[in-house]
Amino acid sequence: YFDSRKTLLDTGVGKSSIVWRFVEDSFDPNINPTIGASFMTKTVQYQNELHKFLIWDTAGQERFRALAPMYYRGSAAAIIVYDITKEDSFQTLKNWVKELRQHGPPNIVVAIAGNKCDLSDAREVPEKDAKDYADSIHAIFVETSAKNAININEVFVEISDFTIFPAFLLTRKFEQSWITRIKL
Ligand SMILES: Nc1nc2c(ncn2[C@@H]2O[C@H](COP(=O)(O)OP(=O)(O)OP(=O)(O)O)[C@@H](O)[C@H]2O)c(=O)[nH]1
Repeated sequence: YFDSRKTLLDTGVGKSSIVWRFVEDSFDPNINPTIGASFMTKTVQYQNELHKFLIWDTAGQERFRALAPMYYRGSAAAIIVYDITKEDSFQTLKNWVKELRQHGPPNIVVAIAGNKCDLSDAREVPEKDAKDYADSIHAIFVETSAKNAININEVFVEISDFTIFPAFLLTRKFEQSWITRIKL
């Protein structure tokens, strides 16, 4: 039921750049498209806890779409990224939300990131439309810029706010989660 020309997580919307900004605090304008998926971790202090994020950065290209369930299965949260300068990428995002609702873990936390907000002159997706949509599906919503480091850490903090599960689950069920939480 996906538009066959589109990817679930559109290519080029800035997924890898968001992860790279979060993990390494840097930005590469010439970053390559992701092949398959890449995995990164980052541990951050959250209140009196350490949160270790295990992040699968999935490829947006159509040919890798079938791999996606391997990565979201067992995940505590998913960040679905669109490009505020590309209306198409916002429509694709809605397909992703449907897919996650139907096939993802029942309690997965969904965050929507409208990336490239530094390019507001070329904006095609009004912030209010995206926010209203996110509210309607009870998702976290932020506009981000991996380039200018806007709201990147905030997305992950908000995910921490929403993902609360006991530490004992950590090494068992959530071994492959995007996010795990460790008590200090
Ligand atoms: N202006 C601007 N450009 C960005 C931003 N984030 C990413 N880009 C650029 O957009 C292009 C695609 O970025 P990627 O991070 O590779 O996008 P992706 O969604 O991971 O792409 P795939 O791996 O192919 O799915 C690159 O040229 C980035 O430099 C941003 O916040 N602002």
